[in-house]
Amino acid sequence: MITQDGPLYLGFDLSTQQLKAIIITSDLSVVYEAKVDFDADLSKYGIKKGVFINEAEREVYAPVAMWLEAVDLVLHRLVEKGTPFERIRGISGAGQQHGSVYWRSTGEQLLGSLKPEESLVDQLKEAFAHPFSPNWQDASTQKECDAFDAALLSEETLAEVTGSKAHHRFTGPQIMRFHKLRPEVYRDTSRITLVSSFLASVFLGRIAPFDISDVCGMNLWDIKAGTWNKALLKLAVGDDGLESLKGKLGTVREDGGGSMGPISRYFVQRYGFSPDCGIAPFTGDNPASILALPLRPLDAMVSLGTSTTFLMSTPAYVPNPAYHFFNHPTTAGLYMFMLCYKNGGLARERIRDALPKPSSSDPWATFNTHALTTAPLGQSTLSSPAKLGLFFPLPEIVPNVRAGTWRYNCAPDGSNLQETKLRAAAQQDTSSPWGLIDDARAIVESQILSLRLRSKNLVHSPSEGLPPQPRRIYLVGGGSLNPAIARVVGDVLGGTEGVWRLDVGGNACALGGAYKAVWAVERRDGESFEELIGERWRESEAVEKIGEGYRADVWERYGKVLDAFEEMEKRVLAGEERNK
Ligand SMILES: Nc1ncnc2c1ncn2[C@@H]1O[C@H](COP(=O)(O)OP(=O)(O)O)[C@@H](O)[C@H]1O
Ligand SMILES: O=C(CO)[C@@H](O)[C@H](O)COP(=O)(O)O
Repeated sequence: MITQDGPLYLGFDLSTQQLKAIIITSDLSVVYEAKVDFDADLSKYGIKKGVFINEAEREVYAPVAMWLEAVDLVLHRLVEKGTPFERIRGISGAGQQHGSVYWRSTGEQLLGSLKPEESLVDQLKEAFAHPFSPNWQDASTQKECDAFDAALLSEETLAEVTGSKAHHRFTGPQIMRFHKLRPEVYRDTSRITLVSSFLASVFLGRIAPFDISDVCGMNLWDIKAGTWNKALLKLAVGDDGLESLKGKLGTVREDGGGSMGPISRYFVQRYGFSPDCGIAPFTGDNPASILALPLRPLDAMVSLGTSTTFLMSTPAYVPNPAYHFFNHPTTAGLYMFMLCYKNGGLARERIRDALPKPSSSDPWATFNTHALTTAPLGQSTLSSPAKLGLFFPLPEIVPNVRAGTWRYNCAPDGSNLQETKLRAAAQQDTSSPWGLIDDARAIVESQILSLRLRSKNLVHSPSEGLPPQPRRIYLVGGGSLNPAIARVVGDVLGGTEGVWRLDVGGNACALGGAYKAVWAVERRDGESFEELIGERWRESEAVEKIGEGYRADVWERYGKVLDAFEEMEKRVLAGEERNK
């Protein structure tokens, strides 16, 4: 039931394909939601799945004007739902990570003098030095990444300092390429924002500082020192010099809560927001996801969307080139651990579509039957060979390899790893142990084995006598609706308290943004996000247990082939042209 009074909080998620908005009460009940789907609602921009792709250069980018139009449209949709904007006391939100927006000096002036009778997109036409923002799927910056890794002598050192080795999509290498290709446009740029601080700026009516967590997705911020890394800033813009880039980047706000200032008058006059509504720092979409529930250390979140991400909150800072560390978005002294894969839902769909069409209306029925009836690792008996595969229809980030499919097998103890091929149904090729139906379980196992391999040093034993593993595993995103995937996640990754699904599924980032706004405004002196949200969160309404999680026998079987899985990746990597 929608309450008639009391404060409300608004959370946004500006992701690749959509802008979502969610409004909640102080006690965390969701009362209004609206979204704009870029392909469905704003196809006039000519984008597909929210972006433009220039295959020749491996560039992926989105029009900034489309995002501005989406802001007015999503608010208009909330108006149509009767949203009482005057009750909203705080706004926060999430943006897809790494993307950068290039503002002209006129941009800030225009932001501060918007007329309520005209749209954002019409009034901010002259605000940007560049009309596009690079998207996280962009892979055009291999040369720049090599320079970033070399600048601090190794990818290990870069990961130690910035939380990650160099990645194509990270903002530092992107700025370096931008500066090289468009030096005039760089000089015409007065400020650079991330997508999160871009959206916050629009609501604030002036350029917002970077958020303490999202800034870690740039390969420019020294996490331990809490400052920009000068050598990396200099590398990114060469002759234009350190000070030029420092000025364009501006400051980083250490406090993830509080208010950066009141909402811009544009929104007060156009939509009826209260002039006292505060704008809290916005963060990246992955940091916002871990705020969608009071995630404890040792709990893990797996987002099964277009991409797959694996997230944990941890007090330990143990960076490594194989993964990412970010500052926690709300809590000093905590960090967010992240793995991010390009091949998630799409790769699973490819395998699904190669199988016979199911007779039921559930497109996943055949896939799920095979994933559940195939034995772990495709072993017909405990002594038969284990099947291990890599299924990457897109070039992958983890590991950094070209598109391709590779199938291997090894002995149950992980020894004797050998490449194998798919047995063609038509040919009676009995030399290969792999059939097409083995792929259904194998692809999910492969995706989750990669998570287990890379998170193994971050987990410890949840209680005496149990091996190191996560306590609870929370699934979010489209794939979390699939019971077969949930089962395999538990089999491979464990989870002593089981596998759970977050009821808001695809809205986790926007919800995390809304929770952040509640905490930002209502926190008592020194009260942490975990304390405030932990007290108000009602587990039974928010999450559902969908799988058993840890079962010792099957979990150990996967443990025995973990080294072989790693070796398979190494062999595939060694075959990459650049590594020969
Ligand atoms: N029942 C299901 N089983 C497995 N995958 C599913 C199911 N329903 C949706 N998906 C997958 O979810 C993905 C989209 O998830 P979503 O979280 O909406 O993506 P995004 O990251 O774009 O926000 C698609 O790749 C789709 O294949
Ligand atoms: O690049 C990363 C994380 O490093 C991605 O997780 C993006 O942040 C995803 O954005 P959406 O697909 O949700 O828009």
